[in-house]
Amino acid sequence: MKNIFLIGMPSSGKSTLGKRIAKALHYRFVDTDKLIVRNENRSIATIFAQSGEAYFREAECRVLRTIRPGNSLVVSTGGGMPCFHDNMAYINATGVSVFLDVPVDVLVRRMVAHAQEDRPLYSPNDPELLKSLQQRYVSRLPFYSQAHIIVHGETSADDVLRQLGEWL
Ligand SMILES: Nc1ncnc2c1ncn2[C@@H]1O[C@H](COP(=O)(O)OP(=O)(O)O)[C@@H](O)[C@H]1O
Ligand SMILES: O=C(O)C1=C[C@@H](OP(=O)(O)O)[C@@H](O)[C@H](O)C1
Ligand SMILES: [Mg+2]
Repeated sequence: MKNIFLIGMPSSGKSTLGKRIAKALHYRFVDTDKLIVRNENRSIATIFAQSGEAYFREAECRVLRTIRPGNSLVVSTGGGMPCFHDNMAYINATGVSVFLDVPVDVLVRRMVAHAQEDRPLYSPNDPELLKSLQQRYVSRLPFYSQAHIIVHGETSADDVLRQLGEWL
């Protein structure tokens, strides 16, 4: 069965919904951020601080290519993954992609509510967080918009499962 890739901005719910979707479909679940942390044996924040973003993007690119097609996997990607190298092309060639298009103000609300999460590019204390996420959203939209399926709003796992129906 085809792999399913969840893509979208940080806090859009890729990791949270991915687990629920995998359970409902009896697929296995992987989170590319978790795979990188395991391979590197250090947190995402530490990777960024010690080795820089370009290194992290290389690690993301490598880890994506270890995911083989047709493996009945739900893959939660990191927010930036589709926007670097030719990752989006790889995702679309090897699975079904779902863009969780959650409004930016909702992303901010979630980031502030869950401030302890491991996201070095975003600080819940940043007074400009909304603006910086809006800018990032605009710059990433050309990549995210290539998804096979786009789900708008504060999405539940059931919303995604309904739209996935015809693709699986
Ligand atoms: N549909 C949702 N409704 C409410 N809160 C959510 C939802 N999806 C995710 N969250 C919360 O937002 C935070 C970020 O979600 P996460 O799944 O880690 O997003 P991502 O992997 O896209 O960055 C988590 O703390 C999670 O509990
Ligand atoms: O937006 C980004 O560039 C990033 C998002 C994070 O993943 P989530 O989208 O799961 O938070 C993580 O990969 C890293 O901090 C970089
Ligand atoms: Mg995540």
